[in-house]
Amino acid sequence: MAKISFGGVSENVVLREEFPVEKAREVLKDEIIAIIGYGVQGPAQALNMKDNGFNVIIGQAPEFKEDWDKAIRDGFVPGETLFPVEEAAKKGTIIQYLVSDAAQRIIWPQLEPCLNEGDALYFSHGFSITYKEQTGVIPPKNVDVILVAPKGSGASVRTNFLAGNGINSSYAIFQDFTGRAEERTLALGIAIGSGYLFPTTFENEVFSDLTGERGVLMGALAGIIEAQYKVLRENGHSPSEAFNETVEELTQSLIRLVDQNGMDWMYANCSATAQRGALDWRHKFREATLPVFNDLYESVKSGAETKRVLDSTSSVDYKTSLNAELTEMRESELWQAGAAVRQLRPERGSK
Ligand SMILES: NC(=O)C1=CN([C@@H]2O[C@H](COP(=O)(O)OP(=O)(O)OC[C@H]3O[C@@H](n4cnc5c(N)ncnc54)[C@H](O)[C@@H]3O)[C@@H](O)[C@H]2O)C=CC1
Ligand SMILES: CC(=O)[C@](C)(O)C(=O)O
Ligand SMILES: [Mg+2]
Ligand SMILES: [Mg+2]
Repeated sequence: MAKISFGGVSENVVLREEFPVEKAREVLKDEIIAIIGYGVQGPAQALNMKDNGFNVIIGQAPEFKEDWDKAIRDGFVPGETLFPVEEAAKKGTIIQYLVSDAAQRIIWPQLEPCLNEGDALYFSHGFSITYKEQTGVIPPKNVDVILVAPKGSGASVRTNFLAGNGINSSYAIFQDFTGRAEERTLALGIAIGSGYLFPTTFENEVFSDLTGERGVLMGALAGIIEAQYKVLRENGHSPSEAFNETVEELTQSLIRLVDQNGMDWMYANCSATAQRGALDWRHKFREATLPVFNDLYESVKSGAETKRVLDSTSSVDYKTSLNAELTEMRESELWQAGAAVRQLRPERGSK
């Protein structure tokens, strides 16, 4: 492990150079890796591992025809490398439980009997294990229970891998039956193409992940964008102006500078006028949102967010109501303005 200083705090992390993919192949040479669920993370992790030379099979419920067909399109062959869930889980020595978190609770009674002594049960989220009172996912004592959680969408896990870079992942060991849980975990983290791996626990992974996605990464992001756009529009600014000043300039310019070299670098490359105002106003935004973030963390920790997820996303018609909410977002003036702006980008051929 490499000891790295993160802003003055020293952490042990695993780098690809010290755990190369050849070493991962050696550690996992006798394993059959069964990916259960071919939704978003399933395909990304399966295809990266397959490309890296690991022995991968897919377990997917055939009645979810879209996902079953996607696995076939991606080169998995029914009866050879693509099976119904229970069949794949029985064949696998590493069972990567990558159905949705709600489905993990629903199909656990079918999956559990398929685990053999010494298998590794792998998660990409601390959800089912941490909130076991709500999920009922309590693994038998004679298996390893491990986690590698990529800190990005499955879409990026795959596209970054193909582009030659990776998404960082956290890893954790909940139960080490075989004495090999750690080397299996690290090897799997490397096998799926992680950038670097940092240690966590199942609980810390799920608390931080649920906070991040409800907060800055998704919920807060959409919320502050909507608020600023509304204020600009109510004060007579055109959709073009409001969208450019809220989203387009962020995604096309300023956030890219943050990505390249940090927040102060982005500030340094903006006008003195912008810098002065932003340096002053960031304190007001931080203080205004702090209570909301505290509420959010509490709601995560208490299990209220988990209850909400399980209650809503388990229902059979959830996809319909989800689509209705996403359609409402897409059809709002803000995001319709965005669609128009994207069409006008020079690379789309407009003059
Ligand atoms: N989506 C992402 O990019 C990320 C997901 N994760 C975690 O990875 C895990 C998998 O998440 P996603 O890939 O988003 O899942 P998803 O929501 O895309 O998974 C859908 C899969 O679950 C199956 N499924 C759903 N209901 C089922 C049922 N009743 N019976 C059998 N199969 C059923 C579907 O057929 C499909 O294969 C979760 O623990 C999630 O929190 C972690 C990081 C990012
Ligand atoms: C992509 C990711 O890591 C998220 C936002 O936490 C998720 O999809 O659950
Ligand atoms: Mg996440
Ligand atoms: Mg998440």
